[in-house]
Amino acid sequence: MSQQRFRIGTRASRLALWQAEWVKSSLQQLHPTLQVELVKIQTEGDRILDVPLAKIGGKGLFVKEIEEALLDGRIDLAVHSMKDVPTLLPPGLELRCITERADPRDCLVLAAPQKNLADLPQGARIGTSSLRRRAQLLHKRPDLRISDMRGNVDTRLRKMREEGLDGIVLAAAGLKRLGYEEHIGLYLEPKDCLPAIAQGALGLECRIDDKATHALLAPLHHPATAMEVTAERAFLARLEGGCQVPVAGYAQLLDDRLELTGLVARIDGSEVLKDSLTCPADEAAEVGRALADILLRCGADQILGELYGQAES
Ligand SMILES: NCc1[nH]cc(CCC(=O)O)c1CC(=O)O
Repeated sequence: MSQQRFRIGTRASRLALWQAEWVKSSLQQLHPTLQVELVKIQTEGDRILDVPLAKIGGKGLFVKEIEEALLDGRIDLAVHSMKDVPTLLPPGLELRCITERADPRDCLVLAAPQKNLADLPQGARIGTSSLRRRAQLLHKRPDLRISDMRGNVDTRLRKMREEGLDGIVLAAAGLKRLGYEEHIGLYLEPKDCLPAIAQGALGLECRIDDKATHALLAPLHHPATAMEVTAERAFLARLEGGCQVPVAGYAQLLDDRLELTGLVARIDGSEVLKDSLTCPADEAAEVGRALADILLRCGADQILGELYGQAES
């Protein structure tokens, strides 16, 4: 390992590269003699840009090709936004390390900044391709006109200007990483817009049998974030949801207790099912499944059944 270069696979978007560079420099600080190289990999989600995410279907749009490179031995490590990683990994790979979560909130970039969601102009046009964001915004503000918005962060900011939208929804973590914090016109607190599963955390994926890589990564693992993300992903897995369903979840470790809030919504915002559970920190996966079961019994089964039915037709 000391002679050979350590290869990190990443998507080529500016945000993905920032994240991979961050992991690279963290590893080099921890292991000064380590030679690290970034390998850019295009994923299906990067290739197909003219179709709304919700219509492409399939899970792992932003990770599959990178996982194949790991399995082939072309790279030693994959850096992902955790929220893009499906709940089921291919055999032979593991998410060895979850980094400390950055700001988990969604936010609005606005043509004219506002103090509250309620202050947006009547009928304001807002861009997002996320069903989760669409549903929650429409639930609070049924008058909003939501338009589809694909592409990386820079593309979306440009489209917002070009199309004269009143605003777009983006993850605060991504905007801050790219140095766009001053573009944030309004933070959406989790009580108003529950974040995507694992939003703000990075997942470092490697081969299960690659002990040398495990040792290199160990110091980057953030156990508190990992427990939160475990609860959120167990919730998502029980609902069989990917990033294309209006499902949200946010867990917080407070002292030694984990509080998980989960949500399933109708895309038009007409119905939002939301509940919370707390548990001891070592029961993260159980609480995620339990919360999903509660929502399924309260009608989430109906909402998701209709959605999955549509997706297949
Ligand atoms: N779906 C793309 C994506 N994946 C992760 C982030 C933000 C960074 C993060 O959540 O860690 C974004 C952009 C966005 O949703 O605005």
